[in-house]
Parts: sequence; structure tokens; C-alpha cells
Amino acid sequence: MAQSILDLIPETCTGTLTITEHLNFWGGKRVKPLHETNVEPVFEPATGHVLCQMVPCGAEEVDEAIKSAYGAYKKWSKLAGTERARVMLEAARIIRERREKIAKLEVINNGKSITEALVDIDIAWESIEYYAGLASTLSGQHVQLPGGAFAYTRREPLGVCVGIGAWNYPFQIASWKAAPALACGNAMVFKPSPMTPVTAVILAEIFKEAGAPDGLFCVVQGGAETGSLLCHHPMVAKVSFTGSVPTGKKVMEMSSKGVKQVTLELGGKSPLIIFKDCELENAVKGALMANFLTQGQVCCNGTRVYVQREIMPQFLDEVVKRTKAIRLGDPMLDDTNMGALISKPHLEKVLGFVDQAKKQGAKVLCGGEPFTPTDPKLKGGYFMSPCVLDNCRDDMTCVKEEIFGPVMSVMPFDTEEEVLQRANNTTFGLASGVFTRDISRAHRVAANLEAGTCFINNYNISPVQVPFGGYKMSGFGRENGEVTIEYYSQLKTVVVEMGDVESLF
Ligand SMILES: NC(=O)C1=CN([C@@H]2O[C@H](COP(=O)(O)OP(=O)(O)OC[C@H]3O[C@@H](n4cnc5c(N)ncnc54)[C@H](O)[C@@H]3O)[C@@H](O)[C@H]2O)C=CC1
Ligand SMILES: C[N+](C)(C)CCCC(=O)O
Repeated sequence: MAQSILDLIPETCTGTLTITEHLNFWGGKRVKPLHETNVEPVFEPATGHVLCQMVPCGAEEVDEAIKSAYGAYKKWSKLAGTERARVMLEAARIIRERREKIAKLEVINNGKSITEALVDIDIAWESIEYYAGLASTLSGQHVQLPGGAFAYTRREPLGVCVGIGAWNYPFQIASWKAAPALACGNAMVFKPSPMTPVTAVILAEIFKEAGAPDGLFCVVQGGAETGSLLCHHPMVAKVSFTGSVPTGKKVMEMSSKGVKQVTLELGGKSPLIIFKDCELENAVKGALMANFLTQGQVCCNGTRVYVQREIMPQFLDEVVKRTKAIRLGDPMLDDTNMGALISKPHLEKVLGFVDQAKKQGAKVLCGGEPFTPTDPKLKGGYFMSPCVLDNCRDDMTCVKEEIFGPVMSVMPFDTEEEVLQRANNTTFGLASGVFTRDISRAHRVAANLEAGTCFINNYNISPVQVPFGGYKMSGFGRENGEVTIEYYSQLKTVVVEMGDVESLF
């Protein structure tokens, strides 16, 4: 097999890696782009160094990749669940073995800290391992009918599934989509975000090495145009999308033309409610976890922090102290705990939200400014200091819109009833959180929050065994957990007559 992209990674590598290898993958190998049109440079967020060029796939290439996946689906879907599990477990083992190199590549392409990237890679192989375990449990039902007749159901795959990913968790998103799809006997064509094209192809190489048939997990590079070709292709049975609400709507609309199933993992503006009876230190740590992972670029972040008025001063003191202590810098270093935002325009957009918040009356307690690390090689990076906003009101833009950056908006509340009404007053519904020591209140609040996930006394943990997905405009369908099997398979009913046909004619 050709050299893996992973072999290119030197020991210490911020600002030095340039990738010229092809980043498309189908038919069991990396594929050279057919045309070099609409090429986009891909930047390393921590340095501004050009990491590689993203060459989008056109109609012919998308068609080739989908046909390659279809060929693999024909073989893979005939295997028993235990046979598919064996390949997937081997893939999970290889990822685990190479976790550090994959994580480094993720850091270079995404800008998040190595500590976080390692967790992401671990969650990725855990997901593949988990669905490998479920692959052999897929089964149908047997139903007895009158006269000795009976029926049974078979859980069958859908066919070729498309995955479209965002840039915040590139390898993890690819794995979260591939794992349940492959476990059920489907093949997948995955399109990463044009800003983070490099790690999905590693996953493709690893599935191949683990023994998957050629074409089982394909990667096509590109942006909106390539994504739309995938959604319209007649041989695609399902599209699973992670990204923004406006693009999610388009994906749903395009997929509807071919009556394709869709899973939408969209944005959020999740509430985190902190009651005065909470364990304060944990609540503060939870608020940081809810806002500052991956430089705040996380769809399920709890960015509307509602704090019961009586404990507001203590909460703010502590949260600001801890936010100021966040170490920004070279994301490749173990003691850095915040890296760079994904791109210069995105950094400017996030800083723009902070400016607007100030104009609307919010008070910046810390951060919210461009940050230049002392290391000269990081001078061109897209860093900003994590920000805590006080004096926020529900009608401010920073409280209503998804910022997708390290900006926490804090608001006081008085009663449970009031805070629930305010927390639910949004079109989003991805996640939510509550800190309290009152067990009845915790479960009552969880039951009343309109969101796909509610964290009690923690935030942003994502075990692969539990379903993840949105309410309202944050999307539908789920990732992770047993239920996701339903989103990547369909039921066939087989009805068996044991006697003579009683015809009505
Ligand atoms: N829910 C989440 O995890 C994420 C939410 N977002 C939100 O989206 C905002 C913009 O980020 P983007 O990466 O630009 O998100 P986006 O929604 O524009 O892109 C997500 C993916 O969809 C693809 N895409 C774009 N247009 C398409 C089309 N017409 N048909 C098919 N595929 C298409 C993109 O190439 C990318 O792979 C962020 O600022 C944030 O608010 C972004 C990343 C992740
Ligand atoms: C891993 N987790 C829960 C922090 C985030 C996953 C969802 C996303 O893609 O933003």
C-alpha cells in the first residue's frame, strides 16, 4: 500500500508541514483530482502557514466515488454482522495505535490543543468499537400468524450513505457517521469541510488496511458544490450532515427530491442553568467546559449561562479567574489549553460579535481580543482571548445567535419557572445543562428543557453509548447510542404462507 499521509508527520511540527498528496479516496486508493479548478488554500490556524490545497471534486469524480461505494456495499452488506465487526475492530485498533499521529494532524489542520485532539481521536475509535459490538446484534422479529403462517423482519442496510462534515471535529465527525453506517452494512462517501480536508482520508486508509472492501469508505473533497452533487446523486440513499442551520435546510431540501433519508446535526445556543444550591466550583468548571472547548467552536456549547442572582458575584469572580488562567498558545504543546480559531474571517466574525455585544450594553469581564502569542512562528495565527460577558440580556445578539467562538454570555435569574421559560425561548434545541444539588429540581428541569441533551452537574461529555442530536431547528436523527442503528437501516417484512392461497377472486 502507498505511504499513508500519517507518515509525513515529523516529531514537532507547528508551521512546517506541507501536504501535496492527493486527499480524495475511492476504489481503495488516494485519487488524483481530475481538474485543478476552484482550488482553495488550506491554512494552519495556529500559524497561517499554507498546509495544502483543497481541490474540489466535480460531477464525474463524485459519480466515480459513489459507484465505488456501491460496489463495496454489494459485498459488505452480504457479510454477517460478526464479519463486519472484525474489520471495524481492527480499524479501531489501528486508530488507537496511531492516536498521537492522527491527533497531531488534527491539531495542525484545526488549531485545537493536542490534549483535546487526543480525546477526539479516542472518542472516534471508541465509536467504531462500540458499533462493531452492535453489528453482530442486529436482528429482526418473528411473528406467528393464523393457520401456521408467519412473518419475520430483517434489518437491512440503506445502501450508499453520504456524510457531510464540519470543521470543528473533523476526524471524530467522520467516525461518528462511518461507524453506525458500516455496522449496518452500508457504504459511505464522506465529504469533509473544505477547511479541514486532511484527516478523513486517514480514516479511509485505515478502513482499507483493516480489510474493508475497496470503496467502503470513500472521501471526496470540496465545498458547497460538491456537497450538492452528493445530495442530488440518484444512487445515494441517505445524507447525514453536520453544520449550520441554513446549510442543513438546503441539504434537507435537496435530499427530498430523491426522497433520501437525512440526519441533521445543526447549530445551537444552549442554556446552562446554575442554581444557588449548586456546588459552585463544579458549576464554574462546568461553565468553562460548556464554552471553551475547541476555542468555543462546538455546536452543543452552553453559551447562555443563567446564574441565580444570589450567587452571581461569587460565580463571576471564579469564572473570570479561571478564564484568565487559560493558557493560549502553540496547540501542539501539552500545557496549552486553548489554540487558534479555524480561520481569519471566522476570528473576525467572532470578534465582531464581542464588539456588537459591547454596543448593546454587555460588559466584557475578560478577553474578547485578538491575541498574539510570543512565539514568532505563531504571529500569523488566528488566536483570541476567551471572553466572559456580563450584563447580558435575552434580546442581545450575543445571547440569541450562535457565535461559535470562545464567548460566554452570563445572565441573572430569580426563579426556576422564569429561567425555564427564558431558556426555552429559542429556535435551537441541541443541548442544555443544569447545576443544582436538589435532585428533584435537577430532573424536573431536565424534563422541561426543550433540547436533545441535558447535562446534570457536568457539561459536554459525550460517551459513544448515549444518543446525541437536536430538538427544534438544531436538527433531527441521532448520532451515537443504540438508536442510531435505526437511522442507518431499514426493516423488511417477509410474510410466509404455509397453506393454500385463499383468493378473493
Ligand atoms: N453543528 C456543528 O457542529 C457546526 C455548526 N457550524 C455552524 O456553521 C457556521 C458556518 O460553518 P461552516 O463550516 O461554513 O458550516 P456549513 O454548514 O456551511 O458547512 C458544513 C458542511 O456543509 C458543506 N456544505 C456547504 N454548503 C453546502 C451545500 N449547499 N450542499 C451541501 N453541502 C454543503 C460544507 O462544505 C461543509 O462540509 C459556524 O459558524 C457555526 O455557526 C459549523 C461547524 C459545525
Ligand atoms: C464532542 N463534543 C460533544 C464536545 C462535541 C460534538 C459535537 C460537535 O460536532 O460540535
